[in-house]
Amino acid sequence: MPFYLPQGNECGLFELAWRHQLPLLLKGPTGCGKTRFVAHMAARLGRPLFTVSCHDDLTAADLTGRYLLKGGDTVWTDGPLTSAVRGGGICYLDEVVEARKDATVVLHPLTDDRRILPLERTGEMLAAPSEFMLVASYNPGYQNVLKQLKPSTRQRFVAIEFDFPAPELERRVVAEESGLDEGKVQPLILLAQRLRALKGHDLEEGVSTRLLVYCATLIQAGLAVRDAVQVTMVEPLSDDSEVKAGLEEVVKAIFA
Ligand SMILES: Nc1ncnc2c1ncn2[C@@H]1O[C@H](COP(=O)(O)OP(=O)(O)OP(=O)(O)O)[C@@H](O)[C@H]1O
Repeated sequence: MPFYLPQGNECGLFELAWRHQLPLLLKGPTGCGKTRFVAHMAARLGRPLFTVSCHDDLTAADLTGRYLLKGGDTVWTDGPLTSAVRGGGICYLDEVVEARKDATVVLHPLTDDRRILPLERTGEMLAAPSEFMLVASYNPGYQNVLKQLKPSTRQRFVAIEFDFPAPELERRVVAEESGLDEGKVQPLILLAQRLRALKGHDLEEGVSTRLLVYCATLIQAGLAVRDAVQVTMVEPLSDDSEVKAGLEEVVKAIFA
């Protein structure tokens, strides 16, 4: 089962939503553990997981399926959403705000008490079994006026807000994921906290738990701490030389 350290009561909430056939929306910054959480819960509940990374070209057919040419015949091929419905699995739509409107509209009859997936192209009307669950995530930080979930979509989900794990939890997560000793992880956590405090001033997003895991992995593999920090906690955050110089000052203050 994929390792997941809970931040609060999210595991219990997920299970409750699944048992009661309610769709779930996870809100939170990039790299804070949403995808890992869903993978962990799918394994825990023994359901197959179908993950879709949404983007602005994603159409309804990418979710439901399409006719494809196979050896001279046209054969219907289920998309990930249809596979999850047929197989009683969990369908996870990562960054759902990126998907086109026609793609999100497909979700409507599945995410209210009808729980059906109409497949116009095949003429089927699939009823979702009780084990099926739809989970979607998005990062409220990135949103602009054009990219917001419509109230008619968002009000179909039970929603949980995620954030980066509290420092002591994040230290355990990073140590567990990278194999680096918790004592050596500690200054990285402190640095992440200082860098996150710059969000909104100089930075669009604070450093993610994912980047902290990368940093600790490189240190554990033998890279010098300052080099590891530079390539994981400075360079990925900004291209602006002034902003990077500011980040490097924060690094120096901790790793003098
Ligand atoms: N609570 C946690 N338990 C275990 N690992 C975690 C936890 N939180 C974060 N991680 C680690 O952080 C990494 C990034 O998390 P994940 O991929 O789940 O982010 P995300 O929130 O889904 O990001 P995105 O929105 O960009 O897809 C994971 O691969 C894992 O190593």
